[in-house]
Amino acid sequence: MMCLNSHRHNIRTLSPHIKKLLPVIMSSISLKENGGEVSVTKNYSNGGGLRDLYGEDSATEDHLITPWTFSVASGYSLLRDPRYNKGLAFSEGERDAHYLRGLLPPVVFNQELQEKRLMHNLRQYEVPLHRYMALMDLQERNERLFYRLLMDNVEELLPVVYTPTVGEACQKYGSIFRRPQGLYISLKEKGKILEVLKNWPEKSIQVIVVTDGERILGLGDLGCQGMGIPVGKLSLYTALGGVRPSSCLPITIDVGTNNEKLLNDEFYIGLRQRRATGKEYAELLDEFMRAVKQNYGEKVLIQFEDFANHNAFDLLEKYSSSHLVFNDDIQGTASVVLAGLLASLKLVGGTLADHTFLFLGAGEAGTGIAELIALEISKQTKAPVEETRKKIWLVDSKGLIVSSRLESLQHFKKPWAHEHEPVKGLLDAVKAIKPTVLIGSSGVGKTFTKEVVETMASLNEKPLILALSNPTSQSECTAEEAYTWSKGKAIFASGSPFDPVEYEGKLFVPGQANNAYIFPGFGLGLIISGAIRVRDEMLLAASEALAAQVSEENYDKGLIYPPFSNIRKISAHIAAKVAAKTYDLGLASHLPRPKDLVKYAESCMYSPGYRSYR
Ligand SMILES: O=C([O-])CC(=O)C(=O)O
Ligand SMILES: [Mg+2]
Repeated sequence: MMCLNSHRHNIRTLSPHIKKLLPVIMSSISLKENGGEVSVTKNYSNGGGLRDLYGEDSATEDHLITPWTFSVASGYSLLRDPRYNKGLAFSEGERDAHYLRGLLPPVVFNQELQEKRLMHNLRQYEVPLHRYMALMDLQERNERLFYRLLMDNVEELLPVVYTPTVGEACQKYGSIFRRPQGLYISLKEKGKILEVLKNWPEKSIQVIVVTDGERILGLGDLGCQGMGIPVGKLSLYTALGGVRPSSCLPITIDVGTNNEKLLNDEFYIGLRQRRATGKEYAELLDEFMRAVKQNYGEKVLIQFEDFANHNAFDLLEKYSSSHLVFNDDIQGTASVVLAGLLASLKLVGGTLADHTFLFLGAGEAGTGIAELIALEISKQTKAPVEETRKKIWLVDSKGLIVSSRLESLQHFKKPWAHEHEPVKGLLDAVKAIKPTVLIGSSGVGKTFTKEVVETMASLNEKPLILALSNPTSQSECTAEEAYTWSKGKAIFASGSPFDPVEYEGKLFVPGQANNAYIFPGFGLGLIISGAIRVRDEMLLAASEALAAQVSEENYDKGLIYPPFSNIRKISAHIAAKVAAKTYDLGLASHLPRPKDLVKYAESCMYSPGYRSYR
């Protein structure tokens, strides 16, 4: 008779048992007694200390709650529920037990045959965007089959659900819009963000990927249509990192857009206004961050994605001491590039400290990578990071970042302003700095010109050239250009995928230096250890774990990243190293620490095979 969650109770009607327990229950609630009436006014834990997540137990008549109900799906609604729908794979027994007779044609397919059929259909589409739409439809129709396809065909489908096609999808998101995916939080929801979170059908969330759409890949401000990015990133969390789909939440924060084309596009799905900035922006973000922690607790991972520089650094700094936050463009990209650099030493020789690095682009990716390289060198050589930064040079739109520019530089560029005379363009910077490693991270395509690549090749036996900007249209150069202009000397990797290139009878296989190698395993490591904060040491651990996964066979092909086809295993190793570091730093809350973290990570991973229904 423990029904304290009804609205009001007359204290005289409580059983003696409950009366005895009252002091215990009262320690977490406060009661008002008036004339023998007791009303529950605050949150308390119902029997056994379960959290009253959405305040249902503690609500009074004046408190509003969300009337969530749960039921067993069957019949027609089961076929319409993407989490449980199996399409033609429902067995005869399930068709009887779940009122499906007649709702499906007589044939029964297994998942393998469904996969074969769908892959065949997908390959008929020549336009990548059509493949994207077909895959999104599948995700909305039959979730397990979607993940089965993605996992079994990762190298073929990654360019569809992810860069480059997801970029085009975001540009056209309004036109191709079918069913909404993820949560939209706009300025209209100011003051009500907690309520919006409670509209999401899942209460247990482990990872949120959030964007405000201001810098989608290298495509710029796509406003509310940036939603394709959190949706795509989270599908990789599941496919590549094994995080359960129901615990992933994509969110787009819509504060307007400064993209004129979208503002004038009749199919644009976002707020038709220019971006809110300053206090208005900061307040909305702050309300969001508070609401997330209040609703999902301390251990929900919030991944910032594709925010513009001017907000990305500030948000990361502001919330990294109070929330479990990770910026994929700053930290994820840094970790994946550092992994490639560590691996490349096998091919180019020397230690990291022996190299000289030049970046084109001093935003999130550029400065994030630069800092992680400096930290790793400092870790290896014990030299202070202020010293190790000196081997790293950055070029932005105004030329080489040098000390004479210090005053006018944005704060995140200041550590890179070394003593040097001013240098205008990239080519002159390459000639002046003589880098062994050239990294493009400016979001602007075609900037590694023939002269730039030729100069790198004249300076180095094996120049390392990374063209990181996404999607393919924004790549600093193509794989073919890197190999032909360097006469086959370059070791090349890019943010978006390129096909292998044949040059003078030899096959060159470019790597894909994309944060997709890191964030799924990194996030899994945080989740399985119950991490409450992210630290740079965890990023270094992830880089080292990824670099260790490059095999001799990969090196023989000139690769500095392992193929994506092994990504689940790679993610398990990254997760294990990240979790281990989290435990070492005392930031893990899941105790005791599992003995074999790789095995444990693997055992936690979502598998997309169908389950049988009783
Ligand atoms: O999404 C990607 O492919 C990598 C990334 O984070 C970006 O370019 O912003
Ligand atoms: Mg990004």
